[in-house]
Amino acid sequence: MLTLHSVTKQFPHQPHPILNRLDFSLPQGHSASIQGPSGSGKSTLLTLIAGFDKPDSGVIRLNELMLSDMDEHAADKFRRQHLGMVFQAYNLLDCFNVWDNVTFTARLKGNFTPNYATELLGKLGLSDLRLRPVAELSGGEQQRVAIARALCHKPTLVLADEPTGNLDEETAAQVSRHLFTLCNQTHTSLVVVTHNQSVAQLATKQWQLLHGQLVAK
Ligand SMILES: Nc1ncnc2c1ncn2[C@@H]1O[C@H](COP(=O)(O)OP(=O)(O)OP(=O)(O)O)[C@@H](O)[C@H]1O
Repeated sequence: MLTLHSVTKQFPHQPHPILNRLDFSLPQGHSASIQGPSGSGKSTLLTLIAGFDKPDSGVIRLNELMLSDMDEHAADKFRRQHLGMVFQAYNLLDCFNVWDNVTFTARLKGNFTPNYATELLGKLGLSDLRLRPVAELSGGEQQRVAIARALCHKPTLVLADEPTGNLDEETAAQVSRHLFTLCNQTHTSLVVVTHNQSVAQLATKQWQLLHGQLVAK
């Protein structure tokens, strides 16, 4: 279970906290979509859950792990072991091929299973591309590589920030179906920030970030 309790975050020179005593919980294996106006704090929320920054107050925990209390070293270890991330800008290693990108984190974590990586590539329709440098792939193909990479080390939780933001509507639908289906099949929790209503409605529960709090849609 991912739990946020009374999480508050205010940036310097801003009149109000961007997140204001925010509460949220997500049972293991469920998915949540988060929508909201530009600048409402959606990416900030993911940044706090990922442990890249800390809330001013409040508690963030994933099962027994108290994320809001972690120092940088512990947060880094948490990300490697428990977290998969899919961002709009892919963050793939351009000069490496698909296979090396997908298996990189699993190798770092020391739980690399070639059969699982091969299975993921198959499910994402990437088997024939496994030895191609990612820089040669289309946007939709690169985003499927990013999904395979996020899942290959068998994380507990996947965070996706505008995972289909720069894809056309048809490719966005295909990529988001892959993301939700694979997380569902592997009992991985998923939080997706998106402006795309078709993507948002694939989630178990839809939320809106308004005035620093999450409101169920
Ligand atoms: N490190 C930071 N320092 C100061 N202000 C920040 C910082 N990060 C974000 N902000 C501010 O916090 C607000 C929320 O930003 P955030 O990126 O979380 O919004 P968002 O809902 O993801 O927006 P969008 O939908 O446009 O991506 C913005 O006003 C932004 O300028």
